[in-house]
Amino acid sequence: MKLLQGKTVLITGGSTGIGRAAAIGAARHGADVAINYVSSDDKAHSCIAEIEALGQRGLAVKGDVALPETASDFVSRAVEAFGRVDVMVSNAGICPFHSFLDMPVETVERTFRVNLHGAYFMVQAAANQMVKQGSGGAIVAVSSISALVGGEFQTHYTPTKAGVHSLMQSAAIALGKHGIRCNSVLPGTILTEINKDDLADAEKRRYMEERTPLGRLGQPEDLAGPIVFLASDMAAYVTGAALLVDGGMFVNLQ
Ligand SMILES: NC(=O)C1=CN([C@@H]2O[C@H](COP(=O)(O)OP(=O)(O)OC[C@H]3O[C@@H](n4cnc5c(N)ncnc54)[C@H](OP(=O)(O)O)[C@@H]3O)[C@@H](O)[C@H]2O)C=CC1
Ligand SMILES: C[C@H](O)[C@@H]1OC(=O)[C@H](O)[C@@H]1O
Repeated sequence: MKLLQGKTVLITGGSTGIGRAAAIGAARHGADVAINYVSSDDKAHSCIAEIEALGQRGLAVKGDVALPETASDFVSRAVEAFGRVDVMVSNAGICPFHSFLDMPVETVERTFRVNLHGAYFMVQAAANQMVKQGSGGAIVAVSSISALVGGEFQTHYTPTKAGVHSLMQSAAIALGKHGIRCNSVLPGTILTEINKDDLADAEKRRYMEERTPLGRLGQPEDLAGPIVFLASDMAAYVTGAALLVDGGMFVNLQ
């Protein structure tokens, strides 16, 4: 069964990793897909080629989500191409690992702007378009297990993921009357570009794997199903929810 047949799905950070897997997953489920990205032109275009090979329409729009105008540009380019917005997946993010006591101000500010301000403006722009259309919609934000637990080298990052989780809760309240559902997914450790260097440390990688009851770290494709589900009418009565997608890592105390 195709869960997103005839829908238009917008995904930020769709060139690689979780966003790319979600974009391909949405296309497999019958959606036309617009992706935003900031630097990887080749990867963005190859994602669009995969979407088109699945028989769906694809659009890549370059822009830095830290800038509010990127959000209005992304939404209006998608509407120009596909006519409407049914789903927004706010996914773009960065995590430049760094110790706390000597954290550079610009690393903190950039991480906040990309991960939290970026999500805020994208969600707001998509919601305004959905309200204008008058037929509801679904917003899925990619938060993290890090919304719930800390990280020694992530003191600038974990607050942004808690913020995204909180944004979905408040947006669910603000947008429920318009039939717009807002939920978040909380991935555990997923093997992508964002943590390639961090997990190059074999000991750290083994430790993370051992903490995971399912016995392996996640692949980007592990997020595609949960994101498609929350975006679809199968989740018609789900809003303000947060779904851990972590192989059980969070509940594994001892
Ligand atoms: N991997 C993991 O273990 C986990 C990841 N997450 C979250 O998942 C999301 C996706 O990360 P993941 O797939 O792992 O990482 P990747 O590095 O593979 O993907 C990041 C994506 O975000 C885009 N991006 C980065 N900065 C910007 C920006 N300023 N404006 C627009 N797009 C931008 C990148 O575009 P480009 O390629 O053009 O640079 C890329 O498409 C992030 O929000 C991350 O916090 C949450 C929990 C765990
Ligand atoms: C980048 C990290 O490896 C990854 O991102 C998160 O949100 C979690 O902390 C993961 O471990």
